[in-house]
Amino acid sequence: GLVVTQLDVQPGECVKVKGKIPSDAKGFSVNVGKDSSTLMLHFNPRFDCHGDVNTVVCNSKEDGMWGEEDRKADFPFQHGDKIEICISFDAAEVKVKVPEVEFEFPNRLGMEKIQYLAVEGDFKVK
Ligand SMILES: C=CCO[C@@H]1O[C@H](CO)[C@@H](O[C@@H]2O[C@H](CO)[C@H](O)[C@H](OCc3cn(Cc4cccc(/C=C/CN=C(N)N)c4)nn3)[C@H]2O)[C@H](O)[C@H]1NC(C)=O
Repeated sequence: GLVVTQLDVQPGECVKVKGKIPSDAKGFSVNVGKDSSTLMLHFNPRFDCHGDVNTVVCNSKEDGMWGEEDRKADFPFQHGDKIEICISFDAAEVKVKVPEVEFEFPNRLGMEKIQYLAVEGDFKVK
């Protein structure tokens, strides 16, 4: 999927990805951080994959190692949705705004800028 490098998103700024969720989507992820091995946030809505159904799984990755997963209560996604995903952060947390719901996740790595964004799986970036 889409990979963007050389970004320089500062605290308080937001990076926005618009796209469509295919009608047969099993899952997708939006990853932000330094690079593919060092992620501030792996935001992974799962419709039906890895044994999860309609569950948003969030995690961080440090030097290629996954952290502790954080499974969210809300699942505001449906097949066929056209959505905007807005990601912003500060020293304490990362915020993911999607229609109707804002998810929060701790800034575990204390990252001070987002240089990398990658979208994977069943999300058609517009
Ligand atoms: C219970 C058994 C042990 O516990 C499980 O252990 C697994 C392995 O660690 C974790 O899973 C891992 O969790 C990680 C976060 O923590 C990442 O998400 C990782 O995926 C990385 C990854 C991303 N990508 C690209 C991608 C991303 C999204 C969709 C697709 C494909 C679309 C599918 N569309 C189809 N097929 N049409 C592809 N590939 N790999 C996932 O493997 C499970 O959560 C965890 N489950 C629980 C309940 O604890």
